[in-house]
Amino acid sequence: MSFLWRRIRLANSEVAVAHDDNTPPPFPALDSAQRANVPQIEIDGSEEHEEHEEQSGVDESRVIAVELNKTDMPPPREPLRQSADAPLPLSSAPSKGPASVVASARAPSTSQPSTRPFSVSERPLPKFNFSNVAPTRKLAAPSVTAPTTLGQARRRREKVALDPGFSQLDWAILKNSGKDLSGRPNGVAPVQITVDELKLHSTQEDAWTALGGKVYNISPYMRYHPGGVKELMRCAGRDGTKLFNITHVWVNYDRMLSNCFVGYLVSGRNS
Ligand code: HEM
Repeated sequence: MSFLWRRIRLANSEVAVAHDDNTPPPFPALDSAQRANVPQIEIDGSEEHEEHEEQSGVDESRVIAVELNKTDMPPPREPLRQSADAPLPLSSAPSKGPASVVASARAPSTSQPSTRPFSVSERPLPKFNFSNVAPTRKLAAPSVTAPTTLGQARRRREKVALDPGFSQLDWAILKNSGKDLSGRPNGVAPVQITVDELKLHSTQEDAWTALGGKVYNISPYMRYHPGGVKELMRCAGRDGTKLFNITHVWVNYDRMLSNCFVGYLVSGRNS
């Protein structure tokens, strides 16, 4: 099998990636609830919901409510209660005169053996007989969860640490400022972009990608991307729809990148 390779340039390095490499990143897991269930869920367009979505970039209406199965956990233990008729042990000191004698709640006598049953704290511990102990059996440790897919086996999730000032909220603030982040010269209307033209924009400082037929300048978003620059760069200079969708179809890219919209992808090639 032969691969077509292309090089993508990150800020301080250059990496080779297979041309149509759409292998999903290690997270979210292939069998995660997000990936498994999202396509069947309807989007509702209520105002309240949209405002929230604007902040997080995550389409909340697509989030699945997970019902906790109450039978999974045993009920909490009954708290230990002192028997109602057993007198409360007020003090273990012997009484020393009339002042310490209380009619309703007498301190138990320390000289007379008590007839009431032991309270939990007073009950003598059973003598432990080591000879009765069954020979120790080696318990098999539960196996560490084996990777279930090839993708999981190959790569483990690595959480990307975003720089301060590059959270999703910071991106929402920048986007809502109304600033044009497309990189198009001022006043130039969205243009038609061919696949060849798209290929020319594959560096971190000048990265375009096509999602659902629309081309976006993703360079301004690079450092805000929760999956990191490297993952995002995998769709630079090409149609990233497939990779995007297998990674996080629930993310509303059109809303998030509206200020980065450059034009429409057309199928023709430059002559
Ligand atoms: C160009 C458009 C893209 C946008 C607007 C975008 C946006 C986002 C957003 C909002 C999240 C957080 C989602 C959540 O927590 O549910 C996210 C996470 C992620 N994205 Fe993207 N993404 C894009 C492209 C890509 C591509 C091409 C990849 C590469 C395969 C990728 C890989 C990831 C990964 C691995 C995470 C999970 C990060 C984590 O929580 O550890 N993204 N992205």
